[in-house]
Amino acid sequence: MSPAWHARDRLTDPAVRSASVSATKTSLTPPDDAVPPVRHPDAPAPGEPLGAHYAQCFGCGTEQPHGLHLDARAGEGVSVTAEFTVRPEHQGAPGLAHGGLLATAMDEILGSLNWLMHTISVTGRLETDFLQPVPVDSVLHLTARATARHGRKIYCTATGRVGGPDGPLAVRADALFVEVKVEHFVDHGRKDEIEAAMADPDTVRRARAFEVNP
Ligand SMILES: CCCCCCCCCCCCCC(=O)SCCNC(=O)CCNC(=O)[C@H](O)C(C)(C)COP(=O)(O)OP(=O)(O)OC[C@H]1O[C@@H](n2cnc3c(N)ncnc32)[C@H](O)[C@@H]1OP(=O)(O)O
Repeated sequence: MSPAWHARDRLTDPAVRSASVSATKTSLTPPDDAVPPVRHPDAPAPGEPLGAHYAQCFGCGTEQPHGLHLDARAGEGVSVTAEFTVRPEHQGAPGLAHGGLLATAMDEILGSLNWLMHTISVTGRLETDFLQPVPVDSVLHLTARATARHGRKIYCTATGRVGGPDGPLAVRADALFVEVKVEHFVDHGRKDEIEAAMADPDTVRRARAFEVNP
């Protein structure tokens, strides 16, 4: 299979197209009047670590013993990067990473784009292509960038390359994130965790600051 193969090519084949997906436009295609995403003036400088958005987050939380511990850094424009080492506890098949786990890593790196735009958003749709198996002990080099905004919708894309930033493409993802208010978490979250998060002034300050656009 050609390394250049990806979902867009597959969509031209009606035999493998899902019923709800159009060959030319999907809900992950920005509408014509979408606008470019804007890097917030207070976004961390390229190379700066973003830090965890929540200490118990499965993707980035420093206090989450079962988590991926992704430590994303700001990139150029509206982009972020991170490295993720596949550990034995991430296996699906013997010696190979579980696909859902890889999709989680993609979700997390895409979610980190919030910090570049100072926007709070959650994943509405995530489409992941698994292009080659990823062995345990591999280091996946993750990159995500926002491509467009339309109202509350943020369109973004991510890649995971094995062995180095220019290594073979193993995973790619397109996603639609939807902007929400802090109340989204307060309204839907579990009381104990919400109260603990709200007691952390840093979390609340950051979350509130993100609700004010430049
Ligand atoms: C204090 C603590 C702070 C912590 C900070 C944490 C930061 C973040 C953490 C990040 C962690 C990592 C990341 C994670 O893991 S985030 C966790 C995983 N994601 C979620 O839990 C989200 C669950 N879903 C929802 O809450 C709602 O459905 C949302 C909020 C997404 C939308 O419901 P809402 O009622 O608000 O809005 P709407 O329905 O009017 O939709 C608005 C627009 O969006 C379009 N649309 C929606 N869905 C889809 C879809 N599937 N495909 C295509 N399009 C979709 C829709 O057509 C409409 O378009 P338009 O009509 O405007 O054109």
